[in-house]
Amino acid sequence: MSLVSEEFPNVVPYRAEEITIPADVTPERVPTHIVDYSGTSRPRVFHSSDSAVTEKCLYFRKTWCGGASRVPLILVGNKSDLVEHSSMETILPIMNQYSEIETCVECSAKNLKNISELFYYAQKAVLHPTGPLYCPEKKDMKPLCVKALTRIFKVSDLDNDGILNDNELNFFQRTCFNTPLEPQALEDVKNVVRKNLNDGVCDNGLTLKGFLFLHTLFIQRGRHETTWTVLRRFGYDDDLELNQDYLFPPLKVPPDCTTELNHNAYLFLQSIFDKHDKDRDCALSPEELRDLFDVFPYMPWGPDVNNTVCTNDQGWITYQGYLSQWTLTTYLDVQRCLEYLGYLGYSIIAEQESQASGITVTRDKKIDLQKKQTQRSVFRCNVFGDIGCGKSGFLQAFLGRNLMVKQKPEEHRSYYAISTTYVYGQEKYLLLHEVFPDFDYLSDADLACDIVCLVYDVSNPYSFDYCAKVFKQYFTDSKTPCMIIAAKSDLPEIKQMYGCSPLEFCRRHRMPPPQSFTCNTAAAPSRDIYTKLTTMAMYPHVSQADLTTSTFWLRASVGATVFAVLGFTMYRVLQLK
Ligand SMILES: Nc1nc2c(ncn2[C@@H]2O[C@H](COP(=O)(O)OP(=O)(O)OP(=O)(O)O)[C@@H](O)[C@H]2O)c(=O)[nH]1
Ligand SMILES: [Ca+2]
Ligand SMILES: [Ca+2]
Ligand SMILES: [Mg+2]
Ligand SMILES: [Mg+2]
Repeated sequence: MSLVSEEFPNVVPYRAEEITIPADVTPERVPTHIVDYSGTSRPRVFHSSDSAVTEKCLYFRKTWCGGASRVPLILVGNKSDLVEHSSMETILPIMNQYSEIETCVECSAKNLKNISELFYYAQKAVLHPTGPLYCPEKKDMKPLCVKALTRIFKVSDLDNDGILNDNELNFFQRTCFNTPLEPQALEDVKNVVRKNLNDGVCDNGLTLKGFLFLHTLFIQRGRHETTWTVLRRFGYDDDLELNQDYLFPPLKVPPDCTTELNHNAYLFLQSIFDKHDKDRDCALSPEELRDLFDVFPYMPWGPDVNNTVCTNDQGWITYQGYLSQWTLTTYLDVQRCLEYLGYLGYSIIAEQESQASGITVTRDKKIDLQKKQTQRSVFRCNVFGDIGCGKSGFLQAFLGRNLMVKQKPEEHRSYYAISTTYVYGQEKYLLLHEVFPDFDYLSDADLACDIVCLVYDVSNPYSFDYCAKVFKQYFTDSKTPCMIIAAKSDLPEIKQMYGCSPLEFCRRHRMPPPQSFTCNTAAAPSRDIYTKLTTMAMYPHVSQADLTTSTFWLRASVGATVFAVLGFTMYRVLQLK
């Protein structure tokens, strides 16, 4: 009542009415609801001369906080006008004992001492609790807080030299507090750190140790809202976990649409690669890779990734391979991609609203088909074939690996391979997926793709039968173009035990003729086939048409401007044997 009337009421009701302080009169700009409790039922506010405070605290904790709840408490010593000495000395040990007690304050309702302060502390205790950040007994930050701030440091260390230089500090300051730091303020901060720590400042920049020290200092001086502002800006919630809203911003992906990274996201990922490729060999050594994912709560890429994307001679993921893997994740599991970009701090560093702004949701495939054009840059090819016909070899060959290089199949095998091809000078991603040969296991995802590869083994007379069966069961009337691969063409060809020859089969079903392929080569296997597949995936209407007549190319109604380039090149790409 003293707070609202700003004077001491001589007569007080048994229990005051509930009061709401509007947001605009509070320093933290939050409306605050105050509820009075009657002292006859439970003690709430202690007389500062009360010696049994500890006991009441315990009682309090049990009845009010249920022991486990994280509702912060403020210990208030009222009627300070009646005593001459402060009771703080007796109170502080109690405060240290109970981490729920955020603040102790002495006040007097009679002379209004600390009354508005008290409610300000109450607001602060809710908005910026010290509990999760700091351990008063150890006089140090809690491990989760150190972990979060370490991640923030790493994300903000744009060149990954372990030091926040002036540029990086300014960027950090702008991102968190919307204002740049005055040059003098910047120097002052560094000087404070220098004075207290000998390795807090290095090369005129802040080290991780210095950064952590600074936050400890903020908290110790009651400025923990500064640390909270930083933590919240980087996506942390009150439990110092990354917020689900931060990690998974809403993104709508209608059916028949796919997800790709846009230019901005690729630029960001490129900068992340650059800052971790310390020896500049355009590949990530296991150590560099670990460092890159240090800001993740877990290692997202297993050893199978090395069999999914291009690697260098040492088996390390190359720049190309790194971008390919990101492309794959975005295509197959966009939620995961959003999560990963969140760990890397995409929205903060690239100054975007959320990770979702790094994603392009392509238009419905049916519209592409209708308009006979596509803006997409990732195409999916599902590879079917009987057991042992050479599917894995076909996938690995796309990564430049011949039979000799191909990794031991059982070890960290991958059913995906992704890399780039060039179609009319444009770089496109082709995603190959090896489908498990058992018919009973075919899911919708096994069937949904932009192009189908049916692989048979020229040296195995029973292998074509499987291709014919899959085709007839699933793809005869489908709009998805199909291509037959005659694998292991280095081996002597044996006549297939099937009603007609593979060539005849293709002719009957208006498919391009079987494409010979081998990965049993001395050098890297030929890439032609992958370019053809990508081209067919991009222009499905073309491959559906009758490819045997040359006039087809004139009839194919591709956009007039594209046509000049297209007509000739595409003909060559899809050239019949
Ligand atoms: N000569 C020759 N052998 C090949 C070629 N491609 C694959 N092979 C061999 O054929 C066998 C099966 O190859 P994979 O690529 O594992 O066949 P797959 O279709 O993936 O087999 P599953 O996954 O078990 O269904 C292996 O022993 C390979 O070494 C090739 O182009 N030429
Ligand atoms: Ca740096
Ligand atoms: Ca490297
Ligand atoms: Mg009362
Ligand atoms: Mg295989």
